[in-house]
Amino acid sequence: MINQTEAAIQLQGLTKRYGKTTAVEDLSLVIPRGSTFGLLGPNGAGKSSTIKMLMGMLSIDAGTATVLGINVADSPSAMKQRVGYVPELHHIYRWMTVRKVIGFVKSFYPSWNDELCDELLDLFELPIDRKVAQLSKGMVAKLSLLLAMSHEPELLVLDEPMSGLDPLVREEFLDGVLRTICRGDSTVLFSSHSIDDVQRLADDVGIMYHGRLLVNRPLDDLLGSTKRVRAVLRDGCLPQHLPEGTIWQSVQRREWSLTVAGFSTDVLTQLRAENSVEVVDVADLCLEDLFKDYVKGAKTTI
Ligand SMILES: Nc1ncnc2c1ncn2[C@@H]1O[C@H](COP(=O)(O)OP(=O)(O)OP(=O)(O)O)[C@@H](O)[C@H]1O
Repeated sequence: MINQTEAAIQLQGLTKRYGKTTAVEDLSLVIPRGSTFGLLGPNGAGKSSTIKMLMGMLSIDAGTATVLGINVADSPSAMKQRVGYVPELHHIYRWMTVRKVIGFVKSFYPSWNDELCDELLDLFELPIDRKVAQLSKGMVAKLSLLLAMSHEPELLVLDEPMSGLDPLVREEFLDGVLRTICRGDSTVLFSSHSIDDVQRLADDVGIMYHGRLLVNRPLDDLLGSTKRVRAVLRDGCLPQHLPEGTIWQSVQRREWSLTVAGFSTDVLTQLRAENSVEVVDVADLCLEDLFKDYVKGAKTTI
């Protein structure tokens, strides 16, 4: 029995260490059912380690991962029946034909939907009688998505699935993912280096850096409430107190730029009260700039 009110993913204090490297540190996150969550982060941020832990493929050093109400450490196979997973590297039996692979994977899932599988085969134009070893990288990625989607999982997890794909294949791949999103009752978690993909697909965005989750907000909310303020420092000195929510700042000669999360007019009031500061303008940021500012800001504090 599915409990629609429970979160699709609930991570509590999740931690992963590889020797002296802490790949994921005390990460807590709730992803509600029916939402699409885009996880951004620079190389080595800990995205894949997080995804592998919640997929039961990597041991957890501290904390818990609950997926579809199942504690992953207790019952990974019960969880996997209900989840579709597209890993960064696609492990598909290379000696089998596409038809054989589909038949093989189908046998593990009572919920397999033949009609959907055929639709995806058409959409992706996959050569059914060709061996996996003879498929292009893009074809393998699309086959991996087809296998993950055809059992109509309650949760679809994609780990940088589109890296290295050409723009046309990316488009086809995205169309496939959008089919799951459009069903409305499925949850999608995907990690990506593509700001465009996140902007296009995600309801909620997480930004990871150095194993920590810096942000976890609805995309519209994040874009609407984070502003870049440009100001002139009349005497070249920074005010003693930065506005609350400042995530990044830069000073070049007398020009001062700062990016403020949770911006309100109080920030301007505070800055204007400083005799030495003249605010020049306040501007919106695109997701790419916002992502860079969060990471650059975290680099200077971590
Ligand atoms: N098997 C491993 N052994 C040792 N260290 C590892 C291992 N896997 C990952 N790491 C380290 O853990 C950290 C997080 O890596 P992870 O692959 O989770 O990041 P990522 O955000 O997915 O990176 P990318 O975007 O480059 O794929 C990095 O410092 C990485 O070097």
